[in-house]
Amino acid sequence: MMNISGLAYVVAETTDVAQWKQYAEGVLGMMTAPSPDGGLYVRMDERQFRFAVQPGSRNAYVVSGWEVTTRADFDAALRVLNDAAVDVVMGDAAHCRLRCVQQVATFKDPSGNRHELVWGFRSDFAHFASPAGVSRFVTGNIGMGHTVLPAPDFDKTAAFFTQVMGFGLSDLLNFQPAGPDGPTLPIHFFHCNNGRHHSLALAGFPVESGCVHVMVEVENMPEVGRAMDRMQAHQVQQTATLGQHTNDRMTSFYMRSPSGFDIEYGYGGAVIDWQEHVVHEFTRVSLWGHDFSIGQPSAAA
Ligand SMILES: Cc1ccc(O)c(O)c1CC[C@@H]1C(=O)CC[C@]2(C)C(=O)CC[C@@H]12
Ligand SMILES: [Fe+2]
Repeated sequence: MMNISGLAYVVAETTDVAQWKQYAEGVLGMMTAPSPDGGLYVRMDERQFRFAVQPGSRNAYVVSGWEVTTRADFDAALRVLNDAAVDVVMGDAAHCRLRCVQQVATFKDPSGNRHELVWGFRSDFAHFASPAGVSRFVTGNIGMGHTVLPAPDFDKTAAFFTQVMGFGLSDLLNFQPAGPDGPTLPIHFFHCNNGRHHSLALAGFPVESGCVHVMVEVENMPEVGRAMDRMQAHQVQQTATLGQHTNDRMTSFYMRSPSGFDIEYGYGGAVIDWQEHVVHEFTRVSLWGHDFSIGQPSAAA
C-alpha cells in the first residue's frame, strides 16, 4: 500500500524567471534562490524549495511532487506502481540534485498529469525570513498545501488516486456552473496520510495551464489581508474574492500566478481526524464570499 505523507512541492514552467521572482517575493512573500537549471527555487519554510520554477517556452504547471517519509515506503510505492502497470522513470543524479532528494521517480496519472514521488529531502535549514514579512507558512507534517488538477478522464483518474496512490476521498462536489439544468462537473477532494483536509483535488474538466490552483496557507487572517494588499500593489489579477470554504473551512482568496494557474492564499484550514470523518457531498462551495466570476475572461479588465 502506498503511504504518501504529503504534497512536497510543485514545479511550474515560465517564459520569464525574473517575473516569477518578483511575484514570489513581492506578492507571495516567499524567499527565492537560483536553481541549478537556470530557474528559481521558491522557499516557504526550512526546505530548499516548495515551488520549483523552471525556464521554458510556456507558462504552465509541470509536475506535482509527492513525498514518502522513508526509503522503505519509497520502495513499496514503486512496487505498487509496477503492479498497476504504471510507466515509471527513475530520476538520475542530476534530477535528484535538482529536486534536493535522495530518490525521485516520475510517472503520469490517467489524465496525463505528471507526478514525482520522492523521499529524503536535503536542506541547509537556513532560517525562513520572508521578504514581505510573512510570519510563517503552514507546512511541516501536513505538506506545502494542496493542488487541484484537471482530470478530463475523471473516473479512471479518481480510481488511480484511491486505488494505486493510496489517497482517501475527503468529500466531493458536483459543480453546476450554469445552474441546476446545466452540465455537472465533478470535483473530488482527496487526502493522503496527514491531517490536511485535501492535498489533491481532481476537477472533471481540462485546464490550459495544467492546474486549476495551488493553495498555500498562512497562520492568521492579517497575513491573508496583507497578501491581498501586495496582489493589488503588484497589479496581479485576482480570480476569486475573499471567502470561506464549507468543506475545509479555509478562508482564502485566489489570484493568477505567472505560470497561468491560480494561487489560493488562505488561513484556518481544518486539520481532520480521519477516524471521525464522514465522506459527504456538499452543494455549496463557500459559507460566504468566493465570487469566482471575477476570474472569468469576460470579467477581466
Ligand atoms: C470548493 C472548494 C473547496 C475547497 C477548496 O480548497 C477549493 O479550492 C474549492 C474550490 C474549487 C474550484 C476551483 O478552484 C476553481 C473554480 C471553481 C470550479 C468554481 O467556480 C467553484 C468551485 C471552484
Ligand atoms: Fe483550493
